[in-house]
Amino acid sequence: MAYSKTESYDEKVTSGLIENYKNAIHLLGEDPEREGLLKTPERIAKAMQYMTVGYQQDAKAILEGAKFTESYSEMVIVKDIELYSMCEHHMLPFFGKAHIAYIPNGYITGLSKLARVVDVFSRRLQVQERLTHQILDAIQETLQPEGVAVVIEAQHLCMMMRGVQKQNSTTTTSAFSGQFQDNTTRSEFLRLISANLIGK
Ligand SMILES: Nc1nc2c(ncn2[C@@H]2O[C@H](COP(=O)(O)OP(=O)(O)OP(=O)(O)O)[C@@H](O)[C@H]2O)c(=O)[nH]1
Ligand SMILES: [Zn+2]
Repeated sequence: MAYSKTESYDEKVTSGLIENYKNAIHLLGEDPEREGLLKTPERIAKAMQYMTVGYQQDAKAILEGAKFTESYSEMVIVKDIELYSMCEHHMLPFFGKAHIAYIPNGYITGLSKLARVVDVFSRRLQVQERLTHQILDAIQETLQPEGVAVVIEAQHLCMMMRGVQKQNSTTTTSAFSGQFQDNTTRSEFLRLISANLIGK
């Protein structure tokens, strides 16, 4: 299910969330009945369902849906895939970029599907490490390529807006399978994702 503004939300979930967010707004010292806040619990209820829609999506089915037989056997890299997720500790956003590569072994997948897989796992309550591994596992298990590499660079609002309050730290996580466990292949991938090939 891909939520858009016109799509319906689960009524039972939405009404339960509305009650809870009304209460939360009250507990935080605000008046949930004042004009500006009247529709806020409903907006949050919908936003939260959108940002966790990944629980209802199947990454492997997405990859299988555009799996093509192809003999190309060099590295395929899709880099700079933006992502927005929520840390499971504070339910505050973390956001950044994912870089994905795989070396086909008889099958390729639609390029957009790699970005969709990032979204499926990002739109859940996450830690960056698990997100990185889930993306890798879905690609590895579906395409059974010679190897997969995933690197995520992200900033965590729970470290910026609160807590330790560090504004410029970036967290990098990575996961490698198959041929990417070999130093030469891994270095080529890391070199290519750092390169500025089309002048961006
Ligand atoms: N490993 C990992 N940690 C994360 C991620 N997102 C948030 N965290 C951390 O989760 C930890 C939770 O630590 P706790 O001590 O239970 O929570 P806290 O008291 O709010 O911690 P502070 O953020 O240090 O104030 C914090 O260190 C966060 O920085 C993530 O994706 N991966
Ligand atoms: Zn957090």
